[in-house]
Amino acid sequence: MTLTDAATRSSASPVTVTVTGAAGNIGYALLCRIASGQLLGPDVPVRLNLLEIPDAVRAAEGTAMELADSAFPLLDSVTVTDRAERAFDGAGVALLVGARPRGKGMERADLLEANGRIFGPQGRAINDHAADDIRVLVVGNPANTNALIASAHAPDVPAERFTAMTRLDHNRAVSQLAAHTGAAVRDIEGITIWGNHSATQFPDLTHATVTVDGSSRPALELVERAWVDEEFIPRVAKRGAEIIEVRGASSAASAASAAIDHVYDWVNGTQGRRTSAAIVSDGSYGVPEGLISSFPVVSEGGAWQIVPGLEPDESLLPGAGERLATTVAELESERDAVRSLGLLG
Ligand SMILES: NC(=O)c1ccc[n+]([C@@H]2O[C@H](COP(=O)([O-])OP(=O)(O)OC[C@H]3O[C@@H](n4cnc5c(N)ncnc54)[C@H](O)[C@@H]3O)[C@@H](O)[C@H]2O)c1
Ligand SMILES: O=C(O)C[C@H](O)C(=O)O
Repeated sequence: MTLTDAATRSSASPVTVTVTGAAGNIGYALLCRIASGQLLGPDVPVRLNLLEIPDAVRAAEGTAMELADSAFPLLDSVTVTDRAERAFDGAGVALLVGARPRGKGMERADLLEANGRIFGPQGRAINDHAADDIRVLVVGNPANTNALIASAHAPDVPAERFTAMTRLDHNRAVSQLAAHTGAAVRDIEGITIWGNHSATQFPDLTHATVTVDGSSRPALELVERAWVDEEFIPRVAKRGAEIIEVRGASSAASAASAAIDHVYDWVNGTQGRRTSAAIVSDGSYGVPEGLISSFPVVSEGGAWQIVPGLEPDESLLPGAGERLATTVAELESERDAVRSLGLLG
C-alpha cells in the first residue's frame, strides 16, 4: 500500500517512517509526535526505523524504550540500527535529521563538506531500499544542499521526492508578523520563504495578508517599511542563530514541529492554503532548474506544487528581487562547492 493510499483510509496499513539522528535533540522532540499520529494522521499506524551512528545507538534504544512505555496505539514497531540499508527498508517517509549542528559563530558553509558525506550514502540507501513512493524531508543543515546531494545519489527516485525544510522559517515569519500586528497566527496568510534555509533566505511579505476585524488586508499596509527591512527580514533569517545564542543549542522543539507540519501537509494536502517548502526547481521564478529552493507551495494529491504569479513585488518592497537573487546565488554556490568536492556523484 502506498503512503497516499494509507493516509486516505480509515483502517490503513502501517507506513514505515525512518528518522536519522534519532538520538539527537530534534529526534527526541519528534518521535513521540510521530508515534501519536501527528505526522501522517490519526488513522495511520507507523513503524519507526531509527538510524544513528554506532556511538549513539544505545541512546536511541533508550528513546525506543520510552516510545514503548508510552503505549501509542498507532505505533506498530520500533527498530534501532546503525545500518542505512536496514533503516530505509520499505520507508514511505524519511526524515533526514542526523547531521552535525551549527555551533556558536559557525556558518552553514562550514558544515557543507562534513554533512555532505552523510547524505550521499543515505540517498543511495533510499534509492535501493525505500518504498516506491518515498517522501524525503531533509532537516540536517545545510538542508537544501544536503537534499540535493541525497537526490543526486538516488537516480531511481523522482527528484520531487526530495525536499528540505524551510517550514520552520515560514512558521517563524508567521509568528513575527502576528505578534507585530496584534493578529492571531491563524489570521496570517500568504507569506513566502524564498531560497535557502540560511541567513540569505528571503521572508517575503509582498503577497501576505492579515485578517483584521473579519477582512483580509495586505500585510504591507499594516506595518512600517523600516520594520520589514530592519527587523522582520533579519530576525526571521537569523532566528536560528538567535535561538542558539539564547538557548545554548540549536532549535529542537520548533524544528520538530515544523517537520511534522511539512510532512503532514505533503501527505494530506493543504486545501489550497499556501505555505513554504524547499523543493526541486522546475525553473520557476528564475531559480535554476534542479536547485532545491524554497518556494510558495500548495500540496495537492500528495505532491507539492509551486504556486505561480507570486513574484516578489518590487513596487511594494524595493530590493525584493535582489533579495531573491542573492539567496538563489548562494544555493548555486553551495551546489558548485559540493560538486567540486565530488559529492554530487
Ligand atoms: N532545517 C531547519 O530548519 C533546521 C532547524 C533546526 C536544526 N536543523 C539541523 O538539524 C540537524 C540536527 O539537529 P539536532 O539539534 O537534532 O542535533 P544533535 O546533535 O542533537 O543530533 C544530531 C544527531 O545526528 C546523529 N548523526 C550524526 N551523523 C549521523 C549519521 N551519519 N547517521 C545518522 N545519525 C547521525 C548524531 O549522533 C546525533 O544524535 C542539525 O544539522 C541542525 O543544524 C535544521
Ligand atoms: O540556524 C541553525 O543552525 C539551526 C537551524 O537551522 C535553525 O534555523 O534553527
